Amino acid sequence: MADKLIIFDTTLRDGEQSPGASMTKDEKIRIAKQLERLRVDVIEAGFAAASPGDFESIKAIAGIIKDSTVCSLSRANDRDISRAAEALAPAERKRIHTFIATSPLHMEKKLRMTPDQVLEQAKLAVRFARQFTDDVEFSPEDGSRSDMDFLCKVIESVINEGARTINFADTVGYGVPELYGQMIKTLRERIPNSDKAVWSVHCHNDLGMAVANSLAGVVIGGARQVECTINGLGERAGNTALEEVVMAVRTRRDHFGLDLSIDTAQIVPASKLVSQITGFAVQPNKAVVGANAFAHASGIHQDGVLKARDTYEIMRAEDVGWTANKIVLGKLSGRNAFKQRLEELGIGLESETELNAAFSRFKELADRKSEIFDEDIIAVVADEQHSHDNEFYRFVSLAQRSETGERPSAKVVFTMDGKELSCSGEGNGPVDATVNAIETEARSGAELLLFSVNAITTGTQSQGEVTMRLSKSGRIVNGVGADPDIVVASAKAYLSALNKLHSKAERLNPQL
Ligand SMILES: CC(=O)SCCNC(=O)CCNC(=O)[C@H](O)C(C)(C)COP(=O)(O)OP(=O)(O)OC[C@H]1O[C@@H](n2cnc3c(N)ncnc32)[C@H](O)[C@@H]1OP(=O)(O)O
Ligand SMILES: CC(C)C(=O)C(=O)O
Repeated sequence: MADKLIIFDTTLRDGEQSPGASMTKDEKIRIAKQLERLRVDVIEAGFAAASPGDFESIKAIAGIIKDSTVCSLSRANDRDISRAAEALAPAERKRIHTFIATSPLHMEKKLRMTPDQVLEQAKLAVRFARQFTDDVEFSPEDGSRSDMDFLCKVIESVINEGARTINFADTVGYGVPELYGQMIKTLRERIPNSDKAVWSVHCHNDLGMAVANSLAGVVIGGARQVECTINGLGERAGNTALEEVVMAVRTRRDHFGLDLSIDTAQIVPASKLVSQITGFAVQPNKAVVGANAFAHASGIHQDGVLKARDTYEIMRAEDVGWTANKIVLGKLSGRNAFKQRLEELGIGLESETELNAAFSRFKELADRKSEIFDEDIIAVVADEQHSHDNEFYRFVSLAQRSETGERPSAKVVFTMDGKELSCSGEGNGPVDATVNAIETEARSGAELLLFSVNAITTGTQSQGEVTMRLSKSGRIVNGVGADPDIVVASAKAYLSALNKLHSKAERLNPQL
């Protein structure tokens, strides 16, 4: 029987470390449920000691997820580890992941600790974590820039203390495939108890080599766990993309010879959900999940694909969750067809009430747009869920006027803490006027860092999906809104970002 490759997803932890990708508890739960449908082995749900909000998200996920192990990251100290253990208490399968930096640079400049102190703290942390679970993972942070003799000492010691997974971190994306893979191989050969732990890779994409490094860690180094994120989301340039590793291992089983428990048909729904929630659009030419990943534009390729699909396709679009529109949804469709499409897209709604609300919004949209695509449905459901998640600000209506030579103006009606407000503003363009109008009442003082508009499908009928990234007092949030009218989508996105700032401030300071 082939070895198994463990897929450890850290979208909810390292993915959330992307500036602007912070997620609410409800959003994290939705993603965790999709990761469970995808059948990832381990879900790193967050960093319990980071904030009361992160703690609550992990606790909720630990209570809901049954088929995947739920994990929390923690520094190598008792306080963080106790918080992780407390948050993970409801989980059927839990893992505590503790880490400490081992590179000379990090030890001296950041931790201000001697190597002996780091070694001692790593041992104590693993020993302490083992009181709460047998499943303890240890990461030497910045491992790829660490001294090999020192790494051998630390890793041998933490395995003796009971660490069952050793995650060799390329924290700053400094590794190159052959060298990174060789480092793991050498460590495994030199450390006498190395076979008592599963070896894992955790790579960052600063030089665009996260996937290549991870796979080299597997093939050359013998690692059997890959840490990765949906769409490669993550700190700075991101992490290893889950979909790329999974499809490489599946498609080239002849080379890797490894089994995976992943249900690949759930990859595209997961990608779309994460993109929709975080507001990080997927580039069209992205492997596996990009809109063009299975599109053929040139005659010779189209001819080849029509004659034999595998002339230009090394995997089947359906196998990764791209759906061919068999039932075309539109204004004449009924609830059953809508519900079935939701199921095909892996969207689970909690109740009949939620389904009915989403269906009404779908019908409203279908009246304005003749054909409804999967992306429209995802946006409709997300919009519905956002409006229930955080209702401090809620969009009601908008009227705007713009004419060549005139300064655009907008009148926006929205609710703030349940009270309906009507406000007007002017601006350089209709979106600027809309934001200025909202700010006359909201007075958030937030700074707009990013405004982006994506057509959800093709054609001028398409819904526009707007992302607004706001910053206030060091906090950065993304708001997303969708509507066939991009000015309305912008108003919704702006209010959704204000909601996130509001709920984040409330989480950090509940008396607000
Ligand atoms: C490579 C990675 O991805 S690591 C994970 C990154 N994720 C995060 O940082 C999660 C979000 N972080 C947070 O919310 C906060 O930084 C907290 C709650 C973790 C800590 O907050 P604070 O106590 O205010 O400390 P602050 O962030 O300012 O500094 C980090 C401290 O932890 C220490 N530290 C850093 N890593 C570790 C570690 N692995 N083990 C023990 N201590 C550590 C630093 O040396 C520093 O200590 P100092 O205060 O004595 O100088
Ligand atoms: C905590 C560790 C695994 C990490 O995220 C990193 O080193 O990048």
